[in-house]
Amino acid sequence: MNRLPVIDISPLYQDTAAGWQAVATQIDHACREWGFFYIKGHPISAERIEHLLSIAQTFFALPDEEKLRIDITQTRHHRGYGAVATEQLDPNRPSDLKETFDMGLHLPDEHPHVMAEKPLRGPNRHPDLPGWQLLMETHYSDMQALAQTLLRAMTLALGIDRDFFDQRFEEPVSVLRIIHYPPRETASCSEQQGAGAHTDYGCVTLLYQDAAGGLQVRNVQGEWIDAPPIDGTFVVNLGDMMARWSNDRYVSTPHRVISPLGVNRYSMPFFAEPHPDTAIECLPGCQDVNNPAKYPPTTCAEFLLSRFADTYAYRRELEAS
Ligand SMILES: O=C(O)CCC(=O)C(=O)O
Ligand SMILES: [Fe+2]
Repeated sequence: MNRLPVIDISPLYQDTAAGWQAVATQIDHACREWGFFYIKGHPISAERIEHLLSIAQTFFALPDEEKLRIDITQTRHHRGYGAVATEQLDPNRPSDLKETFDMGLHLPDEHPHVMAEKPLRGPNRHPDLPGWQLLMETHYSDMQALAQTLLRAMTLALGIDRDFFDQRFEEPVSVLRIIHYPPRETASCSEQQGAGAHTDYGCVTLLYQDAAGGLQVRNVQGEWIDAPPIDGTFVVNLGDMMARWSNDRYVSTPHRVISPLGVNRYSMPFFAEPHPDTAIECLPGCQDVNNPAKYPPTTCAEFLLSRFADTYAYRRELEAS
């Protein structure tokens, strides 16, 4: 059990019942065994990825004072630039050696949710780079659509209504993130990690990683195995909300990133999360008398905010203020 499955999802774009069922069965198996798999045959083009990578390199190469004009720690709704060491994913390790850009669904200041200061709602904060905003906003919607196609396939496996997730993912709090991992100083500096061991908080994460490598996933024996880059794929993994929703039928698996040596690494996770008011409680088909619900019900926003406070010192201060 040391290689993550690679699933060809192109049948989901051909729309035959047999094709959907075949993909759903493979996804179900991967979600139970691993909580991690690769997808190929998705509609995001290689040109799009190239364009994103090149503009990301331009952005992260800007002077700090330029990037800090959209400092994420100066927002309540978690948008913009996070400098190195803003995050500490593993509380037993030093802060992560990475810098980030985060965006979500853009809601203008006049939107009722923003006026009411609903958590995680607000406008995006983009850097002032030609072409950036249109590219990122387009990519955000395309990744949201891809995530919802995968979730629709999961409904077949979970035995719930086909539109169960679609209804709950209207005005989602999904996050598109771009990450730059600078190289670590020496080969022996093993304490320092790009991203400390963690599970993701949300429902499903779709990750593009460049060719540098360094992503590792913990298998059921507790060993760290490499999840190497595979051209043309996304790595898909489940987060804690999906584990709760499915009563642990689907697993939210720990993973980490070893800082690259001698090269920079860029990755782009898309964290698909539902509408903030969505109830996260055991799905109907995932409990019975022998297997009662393990987790108390919560909401998407309540759950995400509590996990953010674990990861970010600045969010703990925000919640306390
Ligand atoms: O950069 C990566 O490969 C993984 C990042 C990650 O796990 C995360 O941001 O949650
Ligand atoms: Fe992660």
